Amino acid sequence: MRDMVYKALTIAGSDSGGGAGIQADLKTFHQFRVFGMSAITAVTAQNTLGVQAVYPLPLEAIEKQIDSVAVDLSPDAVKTGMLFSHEIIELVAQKTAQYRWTRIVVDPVMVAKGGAPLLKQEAIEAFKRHMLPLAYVLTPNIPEAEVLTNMRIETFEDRKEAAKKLHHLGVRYVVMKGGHAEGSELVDLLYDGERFYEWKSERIETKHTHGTGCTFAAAITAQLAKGKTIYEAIDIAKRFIQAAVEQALHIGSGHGPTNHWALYE
Ligand SMILES: Nc1ncnc2c1ncn2[C@@H]1O[C@H](COP(=O)(O)OP(=O)(O)OP(=O)(O)O)[C@@H](O)[C@H]1O
Ligand SMILES: Cc1ncc(CO)c(N)n1
Repeated sequence: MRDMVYKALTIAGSDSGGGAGIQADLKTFHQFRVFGMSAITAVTAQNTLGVQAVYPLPLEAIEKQIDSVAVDLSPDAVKTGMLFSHEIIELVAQKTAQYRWTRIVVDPVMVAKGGAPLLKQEAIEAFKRHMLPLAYVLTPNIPEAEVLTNMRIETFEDRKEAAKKLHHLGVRYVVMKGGHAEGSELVDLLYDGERFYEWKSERIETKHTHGTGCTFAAAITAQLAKGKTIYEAIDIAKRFIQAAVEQALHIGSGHGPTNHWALYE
């Protein structure tokens, strides 16, 4: 008998440099033997040096991609990345309700590592209103959690308080990533509405971290598509991102991508 085929859809921006966005998501899905599908929200001209240009797609083009995938290929899990404008956010929220997607991982992408905006300032309120209540999993880094909660996050206790706030705003599972904190130990935190769980790892000293957030959230999405629990999904995603950063490819002359094939070479 054939093995079951699991399918995941990413709704995100294209990174021509291949390290983040749609490209990171599809490479990660594939690495976990999950069939990857995509709806592109915006095309970026991007490399390891930064984002040179952003071209959002017409709403109709985004809608048609989502409809084509949804009506025929029913994804087992969905991930969202760069959503860019309030119009795109409203469309994605409406489609999520229409197709009754429940296993949805929302990565609140706001700025690229070099500082280029990937979500317009005017779209933040729409993101909070529409995306947070839909999120089965939300994967903010610390600066994104600050914007979404309107609070400063300095201590570990602040991170916990922000996670609770995000849960109150409608998120089922809050995964607060620790990449932007100080210190040689890196802690990713999960809040499930009752308890906190921690995943600790050694911080790797490297500039090659382009796309870590996308890759980590895509690994969680792939595991959810396979029917894993959030706790199992984070276990695997954490091991995956650690290996991908540790064995980075050293390509390009700026912040290079992680190695999506590191774990299963
Ligand atoms: N230097 C590092 N060493 C080991 N793991 C890392 C490192 N940097 C990030 N990670 C891991 O990568 C994942 C993403 O974390 P981070 O907080 O950097 O996300 P991000 O800022 O959203 O990424 P991006 O820049 O792609 O948006 C987390 O699981 C984090 O622990
Ligand atoms: C298209 C795209 N999505 C997300 C990120 C965040 O890493 C990026 N740099 N580019």
